Amino acid sequence: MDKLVIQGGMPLNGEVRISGAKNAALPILCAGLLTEQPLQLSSVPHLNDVTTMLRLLGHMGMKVIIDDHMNVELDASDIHTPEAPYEMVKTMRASILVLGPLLARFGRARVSLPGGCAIGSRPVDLHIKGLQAMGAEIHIEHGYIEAKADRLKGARIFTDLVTVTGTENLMMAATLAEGTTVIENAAREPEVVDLAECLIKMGARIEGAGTDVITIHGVEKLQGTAHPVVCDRIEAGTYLVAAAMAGGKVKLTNARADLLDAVIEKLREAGAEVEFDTNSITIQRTGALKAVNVRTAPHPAFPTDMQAQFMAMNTVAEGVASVIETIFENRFMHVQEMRRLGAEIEVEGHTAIVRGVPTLEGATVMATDLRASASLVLAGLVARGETTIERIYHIDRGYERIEEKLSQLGARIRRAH
Ligand SMILES: CC(=O)N[C@H]1[C@@H](OP(=O)(O)OP(=O)(O)OC[C@H]2O[C@@H](n3ccc(=O)[nH]c3=O)[C@H](O)[C@@H]2O)O[C@H](CO)[C@@H](O)[C@@H]1O
Ligand SMILES: C=C(OP(=O)(O)O)C(=O)O
Repeated sequence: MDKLVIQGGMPLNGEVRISGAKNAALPILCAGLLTEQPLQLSSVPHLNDVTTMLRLLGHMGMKVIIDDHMNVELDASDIHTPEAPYEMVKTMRASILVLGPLLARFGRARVSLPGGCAIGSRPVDLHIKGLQAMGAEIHIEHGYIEAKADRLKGARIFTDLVTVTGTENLMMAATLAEGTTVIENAAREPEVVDLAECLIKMGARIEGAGTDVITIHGVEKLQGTAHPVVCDRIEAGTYLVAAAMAGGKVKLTNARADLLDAVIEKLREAGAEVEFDTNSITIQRTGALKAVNVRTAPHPAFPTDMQAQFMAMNTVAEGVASVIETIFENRFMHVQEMRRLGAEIEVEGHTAIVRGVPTLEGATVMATDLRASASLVLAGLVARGETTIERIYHIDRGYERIEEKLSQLGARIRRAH
C-alpha cells in the first residue's frame, strides 16, 4: 500500500495549478445519463473517485472516451443496466448521484444503499423522500434502493437539512419531470451551481441555483453540450493552508477566491496575506501564525471539507482555538493521529480545543478519510524530521498528484510503496 514520506521544515514557494473540482465532476458525470447525445467535459480531475464513477457508468452501458488531458466524452445512448452495484458504491458514496438521472430518463434504477463511512452515518433519506414526492415508488430490498416511476412529476420539496448531493440528485431528476419542481432549503455550494450551469447548457430550465430555493421546469429531453468543470475550491484551500503553515509565497492558478470567502477571511485572521485576481490567488506569510476559531456550516459559511486542514494549522499557531464541526457527527478522526505528532487537542462532543505548540515532531500516522489525510500531510510539512502517512488511498480519491504539486513548491515529499 502506498505511503507518503515527508521531511518537514521547508517553506513553500512558487506556482501551482488547481485541478477541476472532484465534487463538481462527480455529479456532472452523472448528468451525462440524462441525454442520449454526447456530453463533452474538460478540466475533469484525474482522481480515483473519477475513475470509479467512470467505471460505474461504463457498467451501465455508457461509452466513455478520455484523452491524455482528461477531456472526457460521455455517450449514454445505450444504457442497458441502470444499476449501481454494492462493490462500486461502497468505495464512493457519490455513486448515489446516478439515482436521480436514471429514474428521470429510464423510469427505473437499482442503486446500492451507501453505508456509513469514517466521518459519519451519512443517510440518503432526503434523496429518497424528494424522489417519492416526485411520484417515484421506492423500496429498499436487500440493501438496494429499488426505484420506479412512469414519469416523475414536479413537486415542492423541502429538505429539513441542507444536503449537497441530495440537492444535486433532485435537481437532475427534476430536469426531465413533468411540470415544475421547487427545492427549498437547497444547498448553495459552488458545485451545485456548476452542475446547474452544465444542465442549463443541456437544455434544462433551472432558476435559483446558488440560492436556497431552486426552481426547475421539466423538459421532454436534454441535449449534449461541452462544459469545463469548475476549479476545486477545497484543493485550493488546502494549498493555501499549506503555504500559511510552512511560510513562503505561493500562487495558485485556476483558483477562484470568490468561492473561498470564509476560508480566506480565516487565513487573514491567522496572519497570512492573501491577494487574488479573477483566476488566481497568492498567499504569503512572514509574521507569526495565530490560532483561529472555526465553525463549519453549509456554504457560504466555513466548509466542513476544510475543517481538518485548519485544525492542523491551529496545532502550530500561537494561542488556543476552538474547531466546531456541525455537519458530520464523526469528523475528528485526524485528532488522534495529530496527537501522535505532538499536537495538543482536547475533544468534547462536536468541539475540539487546539492549543498551539512551538513544533510538531515527525512520526508514522495513518490516514482515515480524505480531508484527514490532507491535514496530516500539512502537519508533516511543518513537523521536525520525517513523517510517514500510511493508507493514502484516501488522498488519491480527491487530490491530483499531491506529492508532485507540493514538491514543485519546494516540499520534501515522496510516495513510497
Ligand atoms: C461528493 C460530494 O459532493 N461530497 C460533499 C457533500 O457530501 P454529501 O452530499 O454526502 O453531504 P450532505 O450535504 O448530504 O450532508 C450534510 C448532512 O446532512 C445529512 N444528510 C444528508 C442527506 C440525507 O438524505 N440525510 C441526511 O441526514 C448528512 O448525514 C450530513 O450530516 O457535501 C458535504 C458537505 O458539504 C461535503 O463534506 C462532501 O465533500
Ligand atoms: C467527504 C468528502 O467526499 P465524499 O462525499 O465523496 O465522501 C470530501 O470531499 O471531503
